[in-house]
Amino acid sequence: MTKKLVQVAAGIIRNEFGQIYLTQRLEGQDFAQSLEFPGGKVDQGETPEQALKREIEEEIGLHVLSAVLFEQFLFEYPTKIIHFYFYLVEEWIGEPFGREGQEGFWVAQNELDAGLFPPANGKLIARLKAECGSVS
Ligand SMILES: Nc1nc2c([nH]c(=O)n2[C@@H]2O[C@H](COP(=O)(O)OP(=O)(O)OP(=O)(O)O)[C@@H](O)[C@H]2O)c(=O)[nH]1
Ligand SMILES: [Mg+2]
Repeated sequence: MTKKLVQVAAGIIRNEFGQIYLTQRLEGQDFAQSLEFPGGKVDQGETPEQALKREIEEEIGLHVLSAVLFEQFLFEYPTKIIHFYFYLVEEWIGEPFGREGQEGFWVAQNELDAGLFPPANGKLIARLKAECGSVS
């Protein structure tokens, strides 16, 4: 069976204190209770950046003013392959909150814990922590 390829765009929303806004995945979603960078699937006819802006608005109520592609990679899950586009977002309008009832909070970039995220996020978290000079 060929695995389906899904495109996902997500935001590394970072404030002036070097904290990143994370949300917790809801019951009923895959990887329920994992932490995640807010975002979601790229719709037909959308660019990843358009999808990022739409998803961020829908999920945490922020209007993204600028987004810079930070990393893109493929990750193979048991049933699908995901092409991830992670954007660094440092300019927006609004205050983030879990618009779909999910928890949301700010975490210092050097205190991110890869063990709390889905497996695909491991390398990205390592890179973000390395940027801060953390050892692990
Ligand atoms: N948003 C987001 N999704 C991630 C991350 N890491 C990761 O493996 N994923 C996976 O990417 C896939 C798509 O994300 P999603 O469930 O947010 O998609 P969505 O917002 O369009 O949700 P929907 O399909 O319920 O409308 C899921 O399989 C999710 O587990 C992450 O950091 N952020
Ligand atoms: Mg989502």
